[in-house]
Order: sequence, then structure tokens, then C-alpha cells
Amino acid sequence: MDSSSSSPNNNNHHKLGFQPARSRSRLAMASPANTSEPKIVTGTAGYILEDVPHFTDYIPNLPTYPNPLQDNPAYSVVKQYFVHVDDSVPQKVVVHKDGARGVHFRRAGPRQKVYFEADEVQAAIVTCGGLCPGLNTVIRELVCGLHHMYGVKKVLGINGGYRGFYARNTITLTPKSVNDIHKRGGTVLGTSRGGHDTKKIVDSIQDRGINQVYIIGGDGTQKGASAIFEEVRKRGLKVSVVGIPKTIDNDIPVIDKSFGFDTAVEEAQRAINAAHVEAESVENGIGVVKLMGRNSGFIAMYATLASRDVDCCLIPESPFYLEGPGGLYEYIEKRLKENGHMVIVIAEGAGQELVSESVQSMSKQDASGNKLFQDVGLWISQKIRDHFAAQKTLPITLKYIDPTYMIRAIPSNASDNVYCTLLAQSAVHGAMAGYTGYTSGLVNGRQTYIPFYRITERQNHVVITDRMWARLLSSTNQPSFLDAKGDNEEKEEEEALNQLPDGHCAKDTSLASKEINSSIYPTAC
Ligand SMILES: Nc1ncnc2c1ncn2[C@@H]1O[C@H](COP(=O)(O)OP(=O)(O)O)[C@@H](O)[C@H]1O
Ligand SMILES: O=P(O)(O)OC[C@H]1O[C@](O)(COP(=O)(O)O)[C@@H](O)[C@@H]1O
Ligand SMILES: [Mg+2]
Repeated sequence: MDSSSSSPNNNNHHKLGFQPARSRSRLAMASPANTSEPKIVTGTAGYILEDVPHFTDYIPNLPTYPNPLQDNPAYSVVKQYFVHVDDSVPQKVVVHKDGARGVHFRRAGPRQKVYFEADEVQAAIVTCGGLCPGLNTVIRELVCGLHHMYGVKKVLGINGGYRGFYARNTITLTPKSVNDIHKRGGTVLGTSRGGHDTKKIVDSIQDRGINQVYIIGGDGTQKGASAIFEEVRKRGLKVSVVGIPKTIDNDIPVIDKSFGFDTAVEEAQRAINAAHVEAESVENGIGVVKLMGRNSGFIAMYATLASRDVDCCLIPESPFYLEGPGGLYEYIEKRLKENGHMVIVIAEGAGQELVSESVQSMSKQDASGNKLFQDVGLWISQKIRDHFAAQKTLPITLKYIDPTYMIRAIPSNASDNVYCTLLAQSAVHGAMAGYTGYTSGLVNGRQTYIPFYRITERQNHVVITDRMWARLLSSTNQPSFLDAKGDNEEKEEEEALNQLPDGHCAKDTSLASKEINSSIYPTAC
């Protein structure tokens, strides 16, 4: 929707009471600084801390205040409630006897000193990009965390993504107004693609007197948040810019997994079950399910591993081919002869090179610049039907199920709700403590603050030379398609190299992988 033509009266945000911008107010400012450099701290035995920016890096002589949590009766029972200033979390938990300690991130959590007084804070929350289960839970917990832990009363919701900063009205968020939003899918704030204009956004931040900005979104959004942080820093503003990673595709690196991912995988089971029931009820039945995953096949991979009814999982990271020995048609024929039916799960970004060979490629992009794909599910279903119709020896019945938006437009499940709560509270603790320019994320099961550049430098992909993909291959028994035109090997090696943590050897694929943390995802045996 064009932001300039949209009115706050024509959507549900009106009901929530969106307010127009206030007149320009002044914020604490210091002399402008240059673009921020990574803050790397080294220690003994190869210890590296990839630290996040702090107000004190560019604003001198800021007053501090005791953390009000120390007087909060709910937390008074907790021993060592405040995080030690030197606490950090290792990026890799698998270590060798003589190995370097490696990269660490600052541990999230409440600090003894804070850099804001409660009534000084004007927080703002925005959601950008595609939907994801749990968005409303994060919004709720940011509002409640700010109120209940730090006594912050002024929290604004930005309407409709980044462009809402300068083209829409805002809504006042209170614990009462967000009380049961976690039970709903979507985002009560609305979202959008495109429309990121750094200067206008930072102007709006200044105009509205905002000094804490919580930006919930995926890889594109975090790039936008990083640009906002750089501009805020350049202007010398005392404004915390905090990212909260959201991605249904799980394509954000470093973090264990994104919120809403579990919920999406769980919901995908319903589509896979339906495909299985349809397929096994007829002779030579084939069920095809298309799942989200533009460049990363995590949803398809985990939905397949969870289901055990899937015979073949096709993801963008693993090119496949249809014809000839080792190809998909041969495998389908074998599976139907063995078992009488089969289920294929395909991620939306899989096989796009094959689709564009046979369908004229449109190479269109969405408003954020993401490439728009052809419908690979429809395409592959038709190819399979045509192949077996031409062959005449094996009459098949194929049912295609496309639950695309159903897996992301739902409320988050119980475990994602807890995860969203921790993410939001960690984000708030960091902002109150004067940290800025960071994404709040789970690393090896612990909450951390990760510098933006680590989040935006690459996408997280399934590594098909990794153990998790091997587990999948062994559970489905599908061909690996590794002989496909001999070009897979090169691609994998490149991928593994991209995923390497500093100082590790590319041959060590267990280190090269960004496998989802096994403490969160029980690994298959
Ligand atoms: N490189 C970038 N720099 C600044 N803003 C960006 C960049 N890429 C995307 N954005 C903005 O981030 C928002 C969401 O991006 P999008 O790619 O649609 O979703 P997601 O953040 O979920 O990946 C959009 O408003 C888009 O304009
Ligand atoms: O139709 P929309 O809203 O653009 O969303 C579709 C896309 O959004 C995704 O869920 C990813 O969205 P994000 O990049 O916003 O996380 C893809 O899997 C899918 O291709
Ligand atoms: Mg994205």
C-alpha cells in the first residue's frame, strides 16, 4: 500500500488510537562522530569479544542511575540478578583442548547502572517485513517490560513498518492495550516492505522525542536498523537503536533460531499430514507441500524431520534434477513401487533455476528488493503429472497443498511465547543500560547483544555437507542429488567457507556449519 495514500482510519490501527506526530523536541546531543568501527576486545587464550556500541562511546559525561529493579519485590529474591560487566557468551560451544577461546558476545540482562530515568524515556516499537508468529508477543513484552521493570510509561507504536515513522500516525501502547495481543497472529502495529528512508526516519525520531527504538524484523530490517543507528550516532543523539530478529525462514546468522520458527514448523505438520492422508488413500498417490523458505530451507528441513511421513525434501541449498539416474522422477517411481504413495516437501526457493529454464523468468522484486520467485510447487506438481502421464505405465494421483501464509499468520506457540518474552526483556535491559546498535539474540541458549554488522553480513543457510542434512537424507532415503551436473560440490564448499567462524578450517564441516543449536532442537540420533 502506498504510505502517502493510506489513512490511519482505514485499518484496525485506528481502533488502537494512533496519534499524529508531536512538534519537534530536543534530545541529548553530543558532537557528531564518524561511522562506528567494530568494537573488538581481545583477552587471553584467543578470547575475542565482539562488543556492541554504548552511549559513552560518543556522548561524554552522561549521568547514570541505580537500576530500579534492585527495589522491585519480584526480583529481590534473585541472587546475583545483575549481569556482571565482563560476562560474555561464546559463539561456539564445541571446543578443542588446545583451541582458541574464540568469538564471544556480550551477555544480555539487567545492569546495576542505567542511563535513563523512567520518565525521561520515550520508547518506540516498529515491525517490518513479512509476518512471523510471535510479533505481538514481542510487542507486548517490550511494553510490559519497560513499564513493570523500569517504570517507563511512554511507549509509542509506529504504524506500518519503517515508512510509518514519517508517513503515518503513532499509537500509545500501554500494558492494558497490549494485554492479550499475544493470542493473535500478525502484528497489531502493521508492517510493510520498502519505504526505508534513513534521514526521514531519524528526523521523525527527533521530532517525536524518541530515545529508545525497538525494531522488530528480518535481515532487511536489521540492515535498516544499522543505517538508523549510524545516522543517530552521526547526529550524536542519545537514542538506543535495538534490533529484535524476526524471520520465519530462519535466515539470520549467529542466533540459534528465530522466534516463530518452532510455531511455523509445527503448523507445517498439519499440511504434511493432510498430504500424507490424501496420498495414502489412493493408488500411487503423491502429496506435494510447498513451504516458505526463500533462500534458506530450514522450515522444510525441520518440518520433514519432525513429520517422518515425508519421502523427499527439496530446499534451495540443494540443487536437484528431474530426469535420468539419481533424478527425482526415478526416485518417485521407486518409492511408489515400494510403498504405493509418497510425500514431497518443497521450499519455495528450491529449484528456481529449473523453473526459470522452462517458464519465462520475470525477475521481479518486492518493495524491499527481495527477488520474487515463480511458484515452484505448482511447477513441480505439473512436471510430475506430465512425466507420469507421458510414461503411461504408472498412473498417479497428485495433490498439491500450499499452506504458505497459514504457517506464519498464526499466534506463536507456548515455547515461542517464552522465547519472545526473553528476547524483549533482554532488549529492554540493554537499552536501559545505554547499549545501542545491537540485535538482541539467543546464542547457544543464552541471551546476548550482537553488533548489527554480524547479523547483516550474510544469510544463514542450511549447509548440505552438515550432519543435520545428512540426518534428513537418512530419514527420507531420498537421493542427495550431489552428482547433479558436478557443480554442487563447489557450491557447498563456498557455502561452508562463508559460514566459517574466525580461525577455523574449512574442512571441519562441523565447525563450518550454522547448525541450529542442539540444546534447543533435540538432534536426531
Ligand atoms: N539494505 C537495506 N537498507 C535499509 N533498509 C532495508 C534494507 N533492506 C531492506 N530494508 C528495509 O527493511 C524492511 C524490511 O525488509 P524486508 O526484506 O522486506 O523484510 P525482512 O526484514 O523481514 O527481511 C523494509 O522496510 C525495507 O525497506
Ligand atoms: O508475500 P510476502 O509478504 O512478501 O512474503 C513472502 C515471503 O516472506 C518470507 O516469509 C520471508 O519474509 P521475511 O524476509 O520478511 O522474513 C518468505 O519465506 C516469503 O517468500
Ligand atoms: Mg528477509
